[in-house]
Amino acid sequence: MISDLETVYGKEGASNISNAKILMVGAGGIGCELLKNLVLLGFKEIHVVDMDTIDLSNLNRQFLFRFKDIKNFKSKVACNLVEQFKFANFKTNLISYTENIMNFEVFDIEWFEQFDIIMNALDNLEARRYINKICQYVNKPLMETGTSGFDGYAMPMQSKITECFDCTAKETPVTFPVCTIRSTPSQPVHCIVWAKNFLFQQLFGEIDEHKDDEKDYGTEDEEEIARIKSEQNELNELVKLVRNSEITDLSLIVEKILNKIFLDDIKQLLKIDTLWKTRTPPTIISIDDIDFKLSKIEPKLDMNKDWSLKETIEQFVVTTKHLIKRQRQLNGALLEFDKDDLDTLLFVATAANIRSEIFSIVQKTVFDIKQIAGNIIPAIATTNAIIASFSTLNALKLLTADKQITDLKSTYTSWASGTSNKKYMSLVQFNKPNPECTVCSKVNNMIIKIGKKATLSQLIKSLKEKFGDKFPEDFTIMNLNGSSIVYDFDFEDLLNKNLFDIFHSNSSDNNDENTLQKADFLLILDEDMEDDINKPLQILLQWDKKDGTSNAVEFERIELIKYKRPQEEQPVEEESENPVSNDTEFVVDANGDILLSDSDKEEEEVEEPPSKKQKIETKHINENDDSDIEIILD
Ligand SMILES: Nc1ncnc2c1ncn2[C@@H]1O[C@H](COP(=O)(O)OP(=O)(O)OP(=O)(O)O)[C@@H](O)[C@H]1O
Ligand SMILES: [Zn+2]
Repeated sequence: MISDLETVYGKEGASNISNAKILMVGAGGIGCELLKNLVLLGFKEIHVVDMDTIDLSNLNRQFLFRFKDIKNFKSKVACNLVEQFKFANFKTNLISYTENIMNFEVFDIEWFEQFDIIMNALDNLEARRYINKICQYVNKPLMETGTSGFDGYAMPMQSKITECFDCTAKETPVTFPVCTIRSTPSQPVHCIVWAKNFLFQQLFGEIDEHKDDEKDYGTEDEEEIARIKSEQNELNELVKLVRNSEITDLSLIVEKILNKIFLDDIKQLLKIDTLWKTRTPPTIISIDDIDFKLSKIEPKLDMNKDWSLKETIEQFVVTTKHLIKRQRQLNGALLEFDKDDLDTLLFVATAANIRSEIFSIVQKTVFDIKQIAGNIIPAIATTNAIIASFSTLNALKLLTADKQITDLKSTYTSWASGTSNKKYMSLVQFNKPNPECTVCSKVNNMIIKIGKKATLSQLIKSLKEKFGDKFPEDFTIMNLNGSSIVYDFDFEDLLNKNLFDIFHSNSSDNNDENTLQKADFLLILDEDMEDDINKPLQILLQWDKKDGTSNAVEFERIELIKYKRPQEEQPVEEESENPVSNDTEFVVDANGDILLSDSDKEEEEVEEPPSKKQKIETKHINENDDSDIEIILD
């Protein structure tokens, strides 16, 4: 293998490969492909991080895993399997980790610094953003990837040279007004959201404890509010029946549910004439021929086919009974919707389709509903393979062909809908960093290696010594993790405190549910009155691990980059693709990320009528992100 590489890449190129250390984050669909490629190329060392275990649903495309591996850690199984590739000169050293890559206690900055290239094979924004942020400090080439169905991208990135992951705005969630979901659905997804997040939740999930006057009904109309309240009270009565194990006649309970939800509520809705002036009114379905005594459906219905209304209702009857029994067997424990749990899926699918029929909306197959309710586009193994190969090729070029990151191309695959040239794959020259990006362009990034006994005043003294008169006279220091001010011109109380204690004194309250030890970031804002001020200095703190008594403060000197303080009066900007506008101020959010407040936007939100503010949000179905639909009622 190595000699073949020499033939292709020359002695030097081959030796670069066999000396390279790669970090691969994620060992799922893209990760399996990537690891296979990297191992076959003979890289010296590959560190594979994945915190997850193998699931049955992974096996169709994550080809390094077998049935026997279910419930074992992906990173471990993947490394063990590729180690068995039997070819001559297998020299790759494989190291697997089963922690979250965002655990800074395990993966600190010194650990990231050991790698030549970082390769992402992740499936969520949070982890991608985190690695992107870390790469602004360690300045390593990042090969970022993602796929969603037939679409995918493989993008090489390097801090300050190319755009970063956050240089472009990511898709925002699609939102549906509550009244659309509750009263006037017009698309299948409205009915699916209703079935999953309203009906299922009400019957089998957590009971809504809000008092009536705290609720937002999505309308100001008193008559409408009264209708919703009485609808809700009736439903609460049904929930009592569902959860009362002494009432054993499940057929009767299901008949009551069906009558209320699909007949009585709709009759009430029809009475509100104003709703139907411009819309098709709902129709009243007949359930006369439904046998409520059914306890199973024979023969099983095909989940890829459309069902008749009778079949759908009968399946609803059977599935609802199953769920009531399950909940009772679990002593009333709350049930959660899971697209892979057939009962919960069938409940949502049948309820959604009955509602669609009522509102003259096209029905979907159970299979389609599974994807929409699980917000999942089927993962396509081929797309993963294509994207992983382009990512590998870029890593290879960077190491062997004496290429710079700017010589590499980003690859995009996109199912050719609506494109003029019918291209599936495009290779695109790199983009420069977006000057408005708050992750890579609008801050100075710096790492400080610091002892746990160093005080805040020692840190300030070291910074002033290092930067001399380039360091602002008037400044504010913030703890980005707690979004709190640590120091400013009239707050000097913490000067003699250890910085480590300032960051960690509240850590027991701040800890995530899984006690993830996050990286500590400081932000220093230049408050001098001049026009030219320093960009905020964002500092990643690497605590000295070896010696708990050290008070050393060490850092590389970086250039403090200046920029012009934004003018009070800015010309009106045209709307751009950029995630931020020019007329902005730095604000820090609860996660410690720097945000830019945009005054125009705030005004807009204030003016929004309260009824419109109550929205149900779902993630965009195409969003290449976590798989669950997230519904936020605000
Ligand atoms: N913060 C993180 N730290 C470590 N690994 C992560 C982190 N976030 C995501 N991953 C891993 O990245 C991998 C992404 O793979 P993939 O997109 O195939 O997702 P999946 O969860 O395996 O499959 P699917 O979402 O399609 O069911 C997963 O194995 C996941 O565990
Ligand atoms: Zn950026």
